Amino acid sequence: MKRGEIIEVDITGYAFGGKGFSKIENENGPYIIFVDNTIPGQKVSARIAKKRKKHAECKLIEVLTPSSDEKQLPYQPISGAPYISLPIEKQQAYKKESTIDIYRKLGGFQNNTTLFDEFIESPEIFDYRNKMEYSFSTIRKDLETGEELDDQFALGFKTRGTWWKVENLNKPDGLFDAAFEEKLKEVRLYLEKTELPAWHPPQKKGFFRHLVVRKSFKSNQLLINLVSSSQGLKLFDRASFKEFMVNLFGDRLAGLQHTINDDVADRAKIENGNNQLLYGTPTILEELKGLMFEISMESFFQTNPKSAERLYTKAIDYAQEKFELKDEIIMDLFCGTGTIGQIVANELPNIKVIGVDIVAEAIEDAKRNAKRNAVENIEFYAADVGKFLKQYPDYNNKIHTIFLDPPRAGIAPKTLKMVIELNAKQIVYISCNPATQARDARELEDHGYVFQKFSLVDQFPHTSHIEAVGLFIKE
Ligand SMILES: C[S@@+](CC[C@H](N)C(=O)[O-])C[C@H]1O[C@@H](n2cnc3c(N)ncnc32)[C@H](O)[C@@H]1O
Repeated sequence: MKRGEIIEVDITGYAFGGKGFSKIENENGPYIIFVDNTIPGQKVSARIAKKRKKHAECKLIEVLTPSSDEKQLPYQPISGAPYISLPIEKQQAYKKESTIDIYRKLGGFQNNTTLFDEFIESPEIFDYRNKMEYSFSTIRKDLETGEELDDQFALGFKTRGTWWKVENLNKPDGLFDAAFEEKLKEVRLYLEKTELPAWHPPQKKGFFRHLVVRKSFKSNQLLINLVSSSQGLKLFDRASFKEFMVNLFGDRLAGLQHTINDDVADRAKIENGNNQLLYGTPTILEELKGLMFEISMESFFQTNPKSAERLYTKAIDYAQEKFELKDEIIMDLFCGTGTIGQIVANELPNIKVIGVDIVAEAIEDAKRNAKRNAVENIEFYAADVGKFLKQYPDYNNKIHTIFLDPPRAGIAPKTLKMVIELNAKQIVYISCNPATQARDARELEDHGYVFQKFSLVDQFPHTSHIEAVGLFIKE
């Protein structure tokens, strides 16, 4: 076996992070072949990406034979929902077992099954996402023949494992609003008629880059953002595009934006582009646990809001399990638009909450939302968490509870050290990556915090991702 070689594998087991595997024997003993996004019972073709002494990591190319557990669904298969054909109970069982195991493997918690509290299901299994990003490309994968065709106008998702090839989305994928996705084809046909080209990823030229959509479950409205380069901008008739979109989506369209971004990276972001509002408002309103949140296109907001309510309920229950919270200071670190902090501050008016996030726009949203919700016992700071804690050493020994919700990569070791130095009575650690949480949990244990328990929340059905919430109490 060599790196780059394409092999056929019968998947017999499932490991954390959506890694199906097969155990073989070679001249040196047992050898494990991992293939991402696969499940036991499948026969797949995969490309060897890394070859080590005792294992190889492969990228899935194609499922040659499905597992007998898989069921046909009326959705278009996309790379972002690799497990959609597997009944949800089976998905949950794989996630639960492999994630509990990761606390033993990466955190060294041998009593991981007694630490495990609860597996919380997503209230919605299909169409649960509130944000989706579709890509344009002149290189299209034909869904019938599998051929790669150039000089096309494709709008949909990238073919698994490629950054250049897009498959048209012709019908709903089961993750995002079905009524919107039924109409995506019409948007593509309209934009194709403008004769402006879709982006050509290898040549890094073209006009249309992405279409990003946010949905409010509260109002059922949509905020749509077209992202393009400036190449041929003068030829793009924005007024007609606006009229077309208003006619197509009617009252559901809350706002339409056009972002111009000449960044040639794979993803031209909305954040650092030039944004023009073509119609309606640049924000959308969502409700979480009785509070309203105005979200702009760029701010972080939980992608499965109905499940996020269950996550936040669990986190707040953990915070109140051992202690009665009153007249205390609580920190919401990595707070995003300040959702957890505001919900806590609203439920417990006698405490003071401090929220910190590095994204200035998210903190602006947080402040505006706190005002809208008439939550007064909360303060927000736009800063790096590590720098903030260095700047305000007076908080050491004064914090009762820290809600910690870092990004997927986890907390920088220096920042975690400063969090530990705060000497809070307890930490409720929320994570979208239990692997980094397990690592950080070990560090917390080594510094006097006892890992009491954790729950898993299925925020992302049909993917390998899972959210975790853990409780740590200072001895
Ligand atoms: C998983 S999100 C959590 C958001 C929020 N708690 C929620 O539930 O909506 C992680 C957040 O960490 C922020 N972030 C990333 N690095 C940071 C840093 N070094 N200091 C402060 N915030 C940071 C991001 O902007 C993002 O909003």
